[in-house]
Amino acid sequence: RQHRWRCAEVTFTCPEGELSVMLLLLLLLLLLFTANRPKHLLIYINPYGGKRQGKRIYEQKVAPLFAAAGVSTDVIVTEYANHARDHLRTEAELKKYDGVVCVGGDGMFSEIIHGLIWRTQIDGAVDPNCPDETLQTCSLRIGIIPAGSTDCICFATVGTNDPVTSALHIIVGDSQPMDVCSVHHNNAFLRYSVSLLGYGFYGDVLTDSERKRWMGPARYDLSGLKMFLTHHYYEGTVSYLPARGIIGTPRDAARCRSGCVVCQHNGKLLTERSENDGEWRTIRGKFLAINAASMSCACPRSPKGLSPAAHLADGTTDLILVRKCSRFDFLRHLLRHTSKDDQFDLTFVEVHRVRRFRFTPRHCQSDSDLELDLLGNASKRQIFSQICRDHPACGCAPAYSCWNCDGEILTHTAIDVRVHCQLIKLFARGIEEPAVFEDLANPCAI
Ligand SMILES: CCCCCCCCCCCCC/C=C/[C@@H](O)[C@H](COP(=O)(O)O)NC(=O)CCCCCCCCCCCCCCC
Ligand SMILES: Nc1ncnc2c1ncn2[C@@H]1O[C@H](COP(=O)(O)OP(=O)(O)O)[C@@H](O)[C@H]1O
Ligand SMILES: [Ca+2]
Repeated sequence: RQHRWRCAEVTFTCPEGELSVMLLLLLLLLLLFTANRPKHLLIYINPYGGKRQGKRIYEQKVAPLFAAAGVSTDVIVTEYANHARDHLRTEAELKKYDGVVCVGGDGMFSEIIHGLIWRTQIDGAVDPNCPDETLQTCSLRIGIIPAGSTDCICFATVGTNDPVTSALHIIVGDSQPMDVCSVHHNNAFLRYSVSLLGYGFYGDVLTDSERKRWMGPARYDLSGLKMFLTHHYYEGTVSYLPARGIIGTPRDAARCRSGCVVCQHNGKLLTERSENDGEWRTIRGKFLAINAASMSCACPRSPKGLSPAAHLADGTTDLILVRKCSRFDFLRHLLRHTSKDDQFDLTFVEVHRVRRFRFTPRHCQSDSDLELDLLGNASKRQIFSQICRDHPACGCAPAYSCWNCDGEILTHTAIDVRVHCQLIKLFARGIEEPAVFEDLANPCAI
């Protein structure tokens, strides 16, 4: 039910001893040679993620399943932030393993991909600082045991946040490719993102919530309410390269599901064609939020997610622009994330499926703009917003927000984002259609 998996024992009886031995051998051979099951895993546990239950969840719910399935493990409980990332980058003997597993939230998953992707590029002599390089795909699959606050990457790839379900997907050796966005600033690498890149509302929610980490997952609701009431907007320029020739749009009724044909088709297409095909488009404006969702970003707070029709592995990201509007209208938009109504069907919201995009905030738009400022031609508003950034007590709106990159704060505001199609693989199979479950639950149907 609801995508949750459980262990069950099945006992076969066989009247002939010899036949039973042959059946057993056949089963063992099938498991060994046809299923791509991991035998040796490297596991990182964040003991401080979510409700600080990572270690307990792993020991009580996951370790017994790995032991029963004959999967051997090397377990590292992290001692500081970026411990897992740095260990993967330099020390870990990756050849020994069939996969890497993280126990924690989206932040912990982010550490793992940063370690693995970086290591793969360095080993393959690819320069990660160059935004135009074609990155090498990572061969090790990644598993997520959810023990964080939002756990949207687990939810959007498995359909539920349940440690036992995730452990079983790892054991049976499922494989789900996934897109990764690289984020650069002036030809310097900043971060990778797989779920949400959000400027404005989600950036501000994250900054505010980090000060309330002691509250656990509820910090996001409180900071969400606070930033909703604060209602800041930000000026800037977004330019993007629309995804051309692919199938699927952000307004489709169809969803990315297990064995998704859209991901298969677009993945094949993008490996054959130059991604720079097409013309850049530019939009200037005042925005409450600029969000790029590379996957639906479904999570328990919003089961359909930020961009319900986004795909896990189609080589694109959905760029959602929410322009300045009234608080009431913004609330209508937010509330639609929790209902069947279309959150994009509002005059102040637009959504584009893109391969690449750039953002420049208003105050660092170009050198000529700056020169104008210095010459004293800048409007009073510009001068005041400059002053007020340094004097938050006056309560006027700040000029800059920050980017929320899979739940980590980015220090740069001007960024260049590019989607790398199917760069990593997860121990998951995407969300399965409910009809499949009903059939399997009913032996007569089979
Ligand atoms: C009024 C209700 C509105 C509900 C709107 C919900 C939209 C939720 C979309 C969530 C997208 C989440 C994308 C995932 C981000 C994560 O990578 C990332 C890190 O996760 P981790 O902590 O596990 O490491 N998580 C986050 O950045 C958290 C984002 C959470 C945003 C919550 C926003 C709540 C908004 C509440 C507004 C309340 C208005 C009420 C007015 C009466
Ligand atoms: N041992 C540790 N001590 C402190 N911070 C850690 C540790 N291990 C990982 N982190 C950091 O904790 C942050 C939150 O981790 P995450 O697992 O995503 O939990 P949550 O979902 O609650 O945010 C991440 O930025 C990660 O880098
Ligand atoms: Ca995608």
